[in-house]
Amino acid sequence: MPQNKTPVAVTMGEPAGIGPDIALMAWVARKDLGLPPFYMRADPGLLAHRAHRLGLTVPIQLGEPEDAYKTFSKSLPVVSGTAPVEDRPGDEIATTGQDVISSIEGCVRDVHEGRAIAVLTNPINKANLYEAGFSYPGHTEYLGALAEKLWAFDKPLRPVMMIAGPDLMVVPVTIHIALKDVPVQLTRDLIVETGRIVARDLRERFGLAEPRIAVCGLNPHAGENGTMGTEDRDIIAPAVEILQQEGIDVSGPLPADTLFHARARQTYDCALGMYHDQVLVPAKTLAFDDGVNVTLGLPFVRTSPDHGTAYGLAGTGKAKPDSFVAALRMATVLGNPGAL
Ligand SMILES: NC(=O)C1=CN([C@@H]2O[C@H](COP(=O)(O)OP(=O)(O)OC[C@H]3O[C@@H](n4cnc5c(N)ncnc54)[C@H](O)[C@@H]3O)[C@@H](O)[C@H]2O)C=CC1
Ligand SMILES: NCC(=O)COP(=O)(O)O
Repeated sequence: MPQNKTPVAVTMGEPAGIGPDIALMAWVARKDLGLPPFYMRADPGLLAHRAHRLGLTVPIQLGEPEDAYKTFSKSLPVVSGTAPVEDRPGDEIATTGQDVISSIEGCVRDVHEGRAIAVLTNPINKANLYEAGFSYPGHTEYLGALAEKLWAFDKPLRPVMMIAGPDLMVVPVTIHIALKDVPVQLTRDLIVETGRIVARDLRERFGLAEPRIAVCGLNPHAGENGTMGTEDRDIIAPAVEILQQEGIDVSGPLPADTLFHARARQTYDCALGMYHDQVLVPAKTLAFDDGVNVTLGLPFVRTSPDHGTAYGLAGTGKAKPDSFVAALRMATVLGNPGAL
C-alpha cells in the first residue's frame, strides 16, 4: 500500500445511513488493516454520537485536511463545515440534503486544491437529495458537473460508473434511468464515448497496457440476428466496430447471460453493460463486500463503497466496513499515480 502525506477526503454521505458507521469502524481498524490516512468532511457531533452508540472509542480531531496525516494514527481527522446534524440512524426521512451536498462539494474542492489525493463518497439517499434541490441522478453525474466547473473544462465531461471487484470489473453504459428508457437513450455515440473512456482510464489509471473490453448485447442472445430486437445489430455492433477501428481491444455485442461465468471472465478485463442491473447484478453477486464503485472520466479519483445507505443496519454495529476499506485502498492507489 503506497503512503502519501496527502490524505483521502471522505464525504459524510447520508447521515442516517451506515456511512458514519463504516467510516468509524474503518478508522478503528486502521492499524490492523494498515489503512492509509483519510479525513471526513462531516459534522463532528454526529460522528461522536454514532461512535458512542456503536460502542467505539474514536477521538475526533477537528482541523484542516493538511492536519490529517499527522492526526490519523491517534484520532479521526474531521473537517467541519456542515450545520449540526442530529444522529438519527435509520430515519430515512431525516432532512439533511444540503449538508450532504456541501460535504461532497467540499471534498472535491479539496482535491482540486491539492489538499486531498482522492474523494471517497459515502452512500447517499438520492430521493432525500432531490428534495434538497439536487438535480443529478447520483454522485457520478454530480461529480462530472463539479469537475467541469472547478477544472474549467470547455466541453462537457462524461463521467462513467465502474464497479470493480477482485474478479470482475463492469461499466453500465446507461445508469440511473428507467428500463423503458434504455433503448431510447442507448446510442452508438454513447457506447463509443464510454468505451473510449474505459479503455483510456484502464490504461492510464489502472495500468493495463491493452485493456480487453467485452460489450454486452441489449436483448436476449444479443438480438439473435435482429429477430429478438434490433439494437444489438443497429446500435451496439456499429459502436464496437468504431472502437475496434480505433485500435481498442473490444468484442461484442455478446449475449450477457453467458458473459459472467468464471471461464468467460478470463477473456476480458471489463464488461460494458447496456443498463444498470445487467452488470451490477453479477458484480455485486460476486463481490458485494469488497466491490468498489469508481468513477472514470474525471480529472480526479473518486471511489465509493458499492452499497447504499442500508438504513436497517445504521447504528446497530452490523454494517460491514469491507467495501469502504476496499474503496479507501483503491482511492489511495489510484490517487498516487506511478504507484502501480
Ligand atoms: N453510492 C451511493 O450513494 C449509493 C446509494 N444507494 C442508495 O441507498 C439507498 C438504499 O438502497 P438499497 O437498494 O436498499 O441498497 P443497500 O446497498 O443500501 O442495501 C441492500 C442490502 O445490502 C445490505 N447492506 C448494504 N450495505 C451493507 C454493509 N456495508 N454491510 C452489511 N450489509 C449491507 C443491506 O442491509 C440490504 O439488505 C437508496 O436510497 C439508494 O439510492 C444505493 C447504492 C449506492
Ligand atoms: N447503483 C450504484 C449507485 O447508486 C451509485 O451511484 P452514484 O451515486 O455513485 O452515482
